[in-house]
Amino acid sequence: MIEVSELGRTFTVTRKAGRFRRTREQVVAVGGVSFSVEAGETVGYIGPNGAGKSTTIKMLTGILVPTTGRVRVCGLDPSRQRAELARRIGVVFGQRSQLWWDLPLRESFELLRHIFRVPAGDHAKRLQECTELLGLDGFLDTPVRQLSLGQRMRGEVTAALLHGPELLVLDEPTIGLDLDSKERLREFLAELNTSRGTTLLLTTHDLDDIERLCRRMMVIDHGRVLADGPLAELRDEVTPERVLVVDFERPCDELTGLPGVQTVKVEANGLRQQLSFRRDTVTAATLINLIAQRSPVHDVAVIEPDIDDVVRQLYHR
Ligand SMILES: Nc1ncnc2c1ncn2[C@@H]1O[C@H](COP(=O)(O)OP(=O)(O)OP(=O)(O)O)[C@@H](O)[C@H]1O
Repeated sequence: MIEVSELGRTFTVTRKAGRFRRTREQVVAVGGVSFSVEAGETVGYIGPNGAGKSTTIKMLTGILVPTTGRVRVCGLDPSRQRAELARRIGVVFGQRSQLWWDLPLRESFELLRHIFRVPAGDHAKRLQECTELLGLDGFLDTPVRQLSLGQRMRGEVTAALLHGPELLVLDEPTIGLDLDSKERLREFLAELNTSRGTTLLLTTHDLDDIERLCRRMMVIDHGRVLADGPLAELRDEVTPERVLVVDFERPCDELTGLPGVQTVKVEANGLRQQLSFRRDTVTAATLINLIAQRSPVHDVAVIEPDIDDVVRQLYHR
């Protein structure tokens, strides 16, 4: 679906250097990234501010021409075959609208139908589906400028899907949305991937988007890929420690002498104990068995490291 090899983009910027002097500088926004995305994948493309995410997305969608490297999306060269590609993919920019500001949402959709030459039946079916799943009913006839951010984003996603794209690229789709709107959008996108098989590639600073939606996470910084893989694997790789919370049936002494285990906290006379262990040396199941032999266990929970911590470590390695 996406093939990127040594893709790079440099910008020339002019800076003031004194009262009358200006210097020209080269900014490497993307410094030669390589990756591929298969049909049906859900990929989160993340990185700190200025890492080169939007520039990559713009090259993938044909808005920017790469300075170096090669990119193919749906087998097409995005910047050379932009119109053809637009019929195969959907793009949503959280910070930019593709809708007509003064037109009611429904009329924006109708215009897009003509632009993409979508058969009326297909259009009606897809619009009906989005209206139901995204709850557009109450504001389909409202001009876009009068919509709330959450309503407009639902409109943007619908607009990107009306021509039935194989790939949906989203740049910060949940930015500025309240928790309910974020959740609704995530649920919709997850369903879109499962039921229609639409491939999803998204950039986001909200790591809950990644946890909820993406089976694969790519981390970039300074235009380089720092990490690429399933979230669970990256989590194990950078933070193999886990915390096991054990609730006993009756107070018990602090657990000692368990292999590779350290006590984090003992509460309520030992009724609840928190232990840290390394997943790569002992499994939670083995540990629970060993503990249960010492004193009857009422309940257990394994606390996974927070995704924010995982990503922070990935940024700094
Ligand atoms: N049109 C441009 N002209 C000059 N420099 C640019 C241009 N667009 C981006 N850059 C620079 O390229 C680098 C990468 O920018 P980009 O917008 O791709 O980052 P990003 O990862 O999307 O950041 P953010 O999370 O802040 O949106 C930054 O240093 C930015 O200043």
